[in-house]
Amino acid sequence: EQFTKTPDWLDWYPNPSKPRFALPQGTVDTHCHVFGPGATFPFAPERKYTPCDAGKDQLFALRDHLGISRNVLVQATCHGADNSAMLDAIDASNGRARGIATVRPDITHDELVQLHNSGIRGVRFNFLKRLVNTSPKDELRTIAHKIAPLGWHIVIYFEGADLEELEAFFAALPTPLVVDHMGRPDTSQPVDGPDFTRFLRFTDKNDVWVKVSCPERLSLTGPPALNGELRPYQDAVPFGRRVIAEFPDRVLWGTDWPHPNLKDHMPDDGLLVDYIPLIAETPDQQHKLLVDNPTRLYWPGDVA
Ligand SMILES: O=C(O)/C=C(\C=C(/O)C(=O)O)C(=O)O
Repeated sequence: EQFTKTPDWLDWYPNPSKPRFALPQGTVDTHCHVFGPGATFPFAPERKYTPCDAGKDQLFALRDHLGISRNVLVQATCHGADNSAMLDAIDASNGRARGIATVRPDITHDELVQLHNSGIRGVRFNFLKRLVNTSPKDELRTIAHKIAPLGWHIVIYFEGADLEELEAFFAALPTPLVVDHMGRPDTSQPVDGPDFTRFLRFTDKNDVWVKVSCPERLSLTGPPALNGELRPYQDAVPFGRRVIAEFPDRVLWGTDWPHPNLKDHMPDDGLLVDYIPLIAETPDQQHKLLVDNPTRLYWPGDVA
């Protein structure tokens, strides 16, 4: 089957800059994807976008270019519950990748054990209406109770404004939770406004980890000035700084390569690395964010 990329969907940045910020040894990119290639790993019929092909070779080349040590691949909606492209990449990583899968409620325990042995450590629940048609809570609860005995967690992706409606459901789930992209705050609101305060309180009251990722999705001020001055996504900075300051032991970072569904600009992944010291301002915060926290969560056997 031939797949045609969604119109005006930008490809990933072709020649990412070499970061000025030197990532510490052991850095984990905890949020990235592989897409296709469609000829080998067809995209899901129920998908709401068709990405460009973005395979494991390009992902691992970016990993090495940026100075990253390990990846956590996250199943994206364009592949539905067919995790084969991600499993292929994990298998090829020589132990340097883990995965977060999408599964259906009828999955068996044996199938879950097989996924665990293939490097999967959690499942993803997606609530963005532009990405999925439904997220039936009874089915998600069934999945949550099936994965809890494996010690997995649940990665949740939702719009900040929807937390009020979703919070009780999240709090009742029987596993740790990892929030994608800071719960997508509205960066036009003050960082101490009611919505983000609700998010911080939710994080404080529950076993919740937060990815301080995707400023490029959240920012209204946009990428660095064309003159090369480093002013990347400055309106998203207070949100990342606040989460890191309040929860230094439960924050994670990721590139979100190949950055699906971006239409007005595509971030230079090298500058996304240079964005890190703007939100994690001390070496201790940086090491926890980039190495200690993701290693404890995804490679606990490697924690000294
Ligand atoms: O890649 C991301 O994390 C963000 C997006 C896409 C998905 O998460 C997905 O398709 O599963 C998005 O915001 O469009």
